[in-house]
Parts: sequence; C-alpha cells; structure tokens
Amino acid sequence: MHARERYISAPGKSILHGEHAVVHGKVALAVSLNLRTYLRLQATSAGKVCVNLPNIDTFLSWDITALKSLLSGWKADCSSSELDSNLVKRLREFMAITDGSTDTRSMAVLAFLYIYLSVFADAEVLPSLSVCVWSELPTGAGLGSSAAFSVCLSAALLSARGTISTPLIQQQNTARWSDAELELINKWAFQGEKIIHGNPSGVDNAVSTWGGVLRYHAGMITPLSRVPTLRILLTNTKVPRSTKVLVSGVKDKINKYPSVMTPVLDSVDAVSQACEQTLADMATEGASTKHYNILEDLIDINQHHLNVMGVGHSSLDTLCRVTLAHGLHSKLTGAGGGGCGITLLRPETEPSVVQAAVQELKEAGFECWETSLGGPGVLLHSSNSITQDTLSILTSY
Ligand SMILES: Nc1ncnc2c1ncn2[C@@H]1O[C@H](COP(=O)(O)OP(=O)(O)O)[C@@H](O)[C@H]1O
Ligand SMILES: C[C@@](O)(CCOP(=O)(O)O)CC(=O)O
Ligand SMILES: [Mg+2]
Repeated sequence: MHARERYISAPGKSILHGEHAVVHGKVALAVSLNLRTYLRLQATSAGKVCVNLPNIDTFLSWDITALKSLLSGWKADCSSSELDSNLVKRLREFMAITDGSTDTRSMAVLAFLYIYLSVFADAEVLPSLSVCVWSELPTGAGLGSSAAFSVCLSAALLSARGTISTPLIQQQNTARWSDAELELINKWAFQGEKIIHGNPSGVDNAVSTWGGVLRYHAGMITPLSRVPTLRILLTNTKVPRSTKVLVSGVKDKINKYPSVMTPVLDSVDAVSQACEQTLADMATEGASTKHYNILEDLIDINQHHLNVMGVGHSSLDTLCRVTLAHGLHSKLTGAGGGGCGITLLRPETEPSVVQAAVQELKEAGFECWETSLGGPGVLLHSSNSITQDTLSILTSY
C-alpha cells in the first residue's frame, strides 16, 4: 500500500436512448451526471477489513485471517473476462447468501469482497483497510449508482494494490488516470456490475469511468465530441425496482416472442442512431426547432418501445402525462419499472413552465432536479477538494 488514505469519486449516468436494447447488442447513448459517488479508503493496522456503506445501512468488518482462508487452494484465472464462479460460490457461502438471493445489500458487499480478493490474491499479505462509500445518487433508481459504486471500488483497490498509479501530486485538487489505467478500472468495475446486475451491458461502468457523452455498442465505447448542451429535468418517481430483475424479464420476453421483440430492439437501435445524428447536426448547424421536434419524437417513440419490453410503470406514465400537459416530453432512463425518468427542456422553455410541471410532479410524490450533463469520469481527490458535508460523512465511520 502506498498512500494511507485516498479519496475517489465517480459519476452516475443517464441513458438518453438504448437501455435494455444495449444488453442485446444494440446502440446506447449515455451521459454522465453531476451527481457522484464518493469513496474513502484508509490503510489501517487493525488486521481487519471494514466496509461502511451508509446509503444502504451496511457496516461490516472481517478479520484478515478469515478472508485469507477464502483464497486457500484458489487460483485466479486472469485470462478469463467472466466472473470466477468458484470465488463467487466461496463468497456466497462465507456471507451465507442463499442461492438466487438478489438482496441488494449483500450484492454490494459481495462485489466489494470479490474485487478486494481478486486484486490482492497474489499479494504477499492481504492489507488491513477501511472503506467508506457514500453517494449523492439515489440507489436503485436508474442513474447508475451500481456502476459508480463499482468504479470507485475498482479504482481504490487497484491503486491501493499499486496496479495503477496514485496520480495526485502535491497542490493538485483532482487527478485522472491514464487511458490504460482507466481501461483496467473499467474492467474490474464491470465484474462488480456483473455481481450486482447479473447481465450488464457495460455501458454504465464505461460512462462512470470516462465521463462525458458516450455511444456504446457491443463493448465499443465512442466518446461523442459534437454534442450540444442539453437541458434535462430528472425525475425520481421513488418507486423501488431492481435492475437485475428487469433485465432478466426483458430477456425472458425476447426468448418467448423472438419475432415480436427483435423488431422492437432494432427500432430502439435506429432511435439511438437517429438521436446521435441529430445531436451532431445540432452541434454543427446550430440547434433549431426542427432538431428539438426530432428529439421529442424519438423520446416518445422509445418510451413506447420500453413499455412494450415490459419495463414501464404507472408512475412513469404519470411523469409522461404530467410533463406532456406542459408541452414537455419524457421517457424512463435506466432499467425502468419505476426509478427515474428524463424530460427534455428546450432552450426557450420558460422557467415558469418547468416550475409548474415540477410542482405537479412533486404533488405526485416525485423528486425533480434540473441537471447539467457530461461531468468528468472517475477522479482521484485531495481531501480539500471534497465538500465539508461529504467529507464529514466519509470520515465519520
Ligand atoms: N453508495 C452505495 N453504497 C452501497 N451500495 C451501493 C451504492 N450505490 C449502489 N449500490 C449497489 O447497487 C445497487 C443498485 O443498483 P441497480 O439496481 O443497478 O440500480 P442503479 O444502478 O440504477 O442505481 C444497490 O442496491 C447496491 O447493491
Ligand atoms: C437496463 C440497462 O440498460 C441499464 C441499467 O441501468 P441502471 O442500473 O438502472 O442505472 C442495463 C445495462 O445496460 O446493463
Ligand atoms: Mg445499476
């Protein structure tokens, strides 16, 4: 271990188009948010590993000797990009997780232990450390909190192991890793997502690692540089849902009705591509009413497709209905089934119109915030670049 203490943050994301279809090899467009997950890792000499996850009310610790015994007779298979089923099985037994359980707290802890043991498997000793993760993102609401969590864990553990650097130099507030290091962070974060999600596409961890606006297609990540500034209203319906369950429901539907569902997925792919083209046109020609009309049509079309996939919810219908009554177009974002939706605001949309829509959405029990899109990906921080409020949470465990 190098530094005794490190702070890391990674952003959440919003998927503009392509959620679910991206799991089946179609194009998705996703953008990082200015809402972030923060992690503090502290090297200790307590002979223990402590994990504090205040967002999900989980506080656990284990003796290093108990963790070490999990590695006996186990050999990491570095050539495979699949999850190591043997290690997952050992961890499930260790944590007494029953088969098939999707209990979200257990999945977060399982992801932590999996990355910790894999990253330090060939180290001389397993290090004593204490990790606290806290997020501004709502968890389980479609804004990629699982990916931001996995990216923070991956970056923190890889840099504690010395596999990637600790690039912060004196007087610097924040630092980024090199592209090769980011690829490694993303690779391990994807394993964390596999544990939490079951069958992730990889889009969420890619956006959280690199930040900005990305096109994601079958593992290929293309940053979009020609993108206009978009005003987006985010709404959290606060209806809880599980990405893992929703993703597997879509898969079942595709298996059951392949000839019905394949054209739906193809159409979502075409929506993502049409949106990408429109954004590029807006950046080169200047945004006009014609462009916003197209973006709104694409939002409506995709929302219908997501309903066909079975990932809609009455709360999301309410969001679409209320905003449309104010001339605004919305769709779910992320896995759906509740969680969050996005509403496109035109540059000329009057604040009074937004306020009226927000007021009605709040009366329906929802939470809304206008957000800026495209913040930086994973960052290493000095402690003085983190707000006092966040710091006091991270240091209070
Ligand atoms: N800050 C956090 N602390 C602990 N676990 C987290 C945190 N953020 C996310 N997670 C894990 O990710 C799960 C939510 O992931 P998911 O269902 O994919 O929804 P989303 O990624 O849209 O928020 C949580 O139930 C938890 O297991
Ligand atoms: C539904 C999906 O496209 C996005 C899930 O995002 P979230 O976990 O709901 O934030 C799944 C995936 O791409 O892995
Ligand atoms: Mg997720």
